[in-house]
Amino acid sequence: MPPKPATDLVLSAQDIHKSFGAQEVLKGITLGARNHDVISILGTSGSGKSTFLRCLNCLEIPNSGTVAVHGEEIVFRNGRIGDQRQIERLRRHLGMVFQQFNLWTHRTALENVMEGPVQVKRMAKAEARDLAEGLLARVGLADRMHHYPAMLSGGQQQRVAIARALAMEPDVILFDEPTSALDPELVGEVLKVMQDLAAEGRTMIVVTHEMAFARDVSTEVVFLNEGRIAEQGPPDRLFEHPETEVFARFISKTRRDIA
Ligand SMILES: Nc1ncnc2c1ncn2[C@@H]1O[C@H](COP(=O)(O)OP(=O)(O)OP(=O)(O)O)[C@@H](O)[C@H]1O
Repeated sequence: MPPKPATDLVLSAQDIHKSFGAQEVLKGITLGARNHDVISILGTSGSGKSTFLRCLNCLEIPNSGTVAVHGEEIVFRNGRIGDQRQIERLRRHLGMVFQQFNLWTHRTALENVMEGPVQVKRMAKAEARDLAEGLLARVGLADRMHHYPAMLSGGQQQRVAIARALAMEPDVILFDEPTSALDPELVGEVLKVMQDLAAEGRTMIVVTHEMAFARDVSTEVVFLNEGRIAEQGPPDRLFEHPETEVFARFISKTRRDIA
């Protein structure tokens, strides 16, 4: 795939390295997202997918490399950043949806979605309520707004989490295995919401094991192997013509998912 012009990128990572103790988990990852890109990150267990995603919003601080959002660069050296305020600015542009939903358990669905706009953006409560009601309706939860997370299924909780991310109007939404914690029968409802977001032109980076989503919804697939990008490109090409043995094996193992 030809490199994307730097000026087109909303979010980019350059040569990201990350170690935990003596274990080097990311060995130089470079990736850029343009507006409307839907990038699926695939890889075997332990290949560094979640770590990379968490580096993008500084939930993990890379040992070295650069992350840039809308042209503002954060340079990491020896696992540090020069200016901590850059992290806050970076996160204003990014939404995150976690595997385990991470909702506030003592707040209703509506309150979970209102929290960010009110606390971070200082939005008036009435306005935040309107926004949250609209977003919850959009993810199919108009009748569950006043439920607490414990009263919702996993799929419903994850849809609340997606509405909560959307409420901050992020430029890019990062999804970290959003369906991995769900019972199989609940996966579809979350994937459907993500598919709708992609169709709306949202920019998304998705760590996933859902091969059908990667193949049918993504604009780009990245395959990580042992902390490096082993393959990258449009899904049709990658799935039809894998270039590396390791990706070919990975696809054949998971082929039943996309049959
Ligand atoms: N906070 C941490 N401290 C120590 N090691 C970690 C930490 N986070 C991740 N690792 C290690 O880094 C490696 C990569 O983990 P990561 O979660 O990024 O992999 P992954 O590709 O997302 O895997 P999976 O598909 O199983 O979730 C693993 O060996 C993991 O044990």
